[in-house]
Amino acid sequence: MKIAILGTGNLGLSIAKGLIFSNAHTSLFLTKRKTEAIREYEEYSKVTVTSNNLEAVRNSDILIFAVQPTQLEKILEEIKEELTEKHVLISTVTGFKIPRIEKIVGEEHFIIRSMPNTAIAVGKSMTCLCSNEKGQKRIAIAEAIFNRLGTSIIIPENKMQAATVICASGVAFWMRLIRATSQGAVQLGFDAKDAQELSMQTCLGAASLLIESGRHPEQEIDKVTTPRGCTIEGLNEMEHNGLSSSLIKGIQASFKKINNISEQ
Ligand SMILES: NC(=O)C1=CN([C@@H]2O[C@H](COP(=O)(O)OP(=O)(O)OC[C@H]3O[C@@H](n4cnc5c(N)ncnc54)[C@H](O)[C@@H]3O)[C@@H](O)[C@H]2O)C=CC1
Ligand SMILES: O=C(O)[C@@H]1CCC=N1
Repeated sequence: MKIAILGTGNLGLSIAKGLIFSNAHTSLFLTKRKTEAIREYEEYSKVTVTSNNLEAVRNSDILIFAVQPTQLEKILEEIKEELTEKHVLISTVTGFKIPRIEKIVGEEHFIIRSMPNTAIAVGKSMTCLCSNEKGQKRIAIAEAIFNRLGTSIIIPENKMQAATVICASGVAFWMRLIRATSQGAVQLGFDAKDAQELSMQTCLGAASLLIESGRHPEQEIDKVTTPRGCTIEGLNEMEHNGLSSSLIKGIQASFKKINNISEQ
């Protein structure tokens, strides 16, 4: 596979790291307007760093666009004459809908939207995918790429905004929960390093229990909550202070904002 990442910033670099460190054995073009910050990645085999998007497109089959929403139109205009039937276009750009992409490059291309998260850098991204009609024939390629870098599911395009909130912004939400529980652990006497270790590993263990058993969170909670014990005491205090409610309200606020952004 020959992959180009057009716009190697935060997310683009995370995808690149995921591909490089999972030994995907793919040729990889990384583009960025000023390449100094990513020049070091040329040390890896089959990686080319360039500011020339056209060169990247000509030498690749899979084009992953990871620029800011305001930059996508310009880059699509720049490269559209170079597109051939070998190309599969994968856009990670938030809120930039497929019909808008088709309007610039034409409906005849394989167009896929992908919403990964930054955990792609460590091969643990939850990635949501959708495509135009033509792209359905190539979505398996996108699944293969993103399953290598975590887990992927195919969803209808009208759920992409919601997926962005839950999965992409979701990384930030979960980080705050980990930070908060670490702060609690420090207050109970652990030093900061141990506190974070306890919190991270407990979080990983809780998610793994659900992933591996397929059970509902409440079934696992029931196993931990001894009657009149300390867990239910803590949980109820958290809920009296609005734990679940504040998370749900935060998700709703985030969703409202993303819908406003994409209308602009
Ligand atoms: N950060 C995240 O967790 C996620 C971000 N996204 C979306 O991915 C996109 C990228 O986000 P970030 O990586 O955070 O942005 P960023 O600003 O860090 O990266 C964009 C990169 O594209 C480069 N660029 C801009 N115009 C270019 C051009 N014409 N040719 C080549 N390179 C060009 C910029 O120099 C920059 O390095 C955004 O649309 C964002 O909404 C999607 C999922 C998760
Ligand atoms: O915060 C944002 O708007 C973007 C979309 C998801 C992650 N970052």
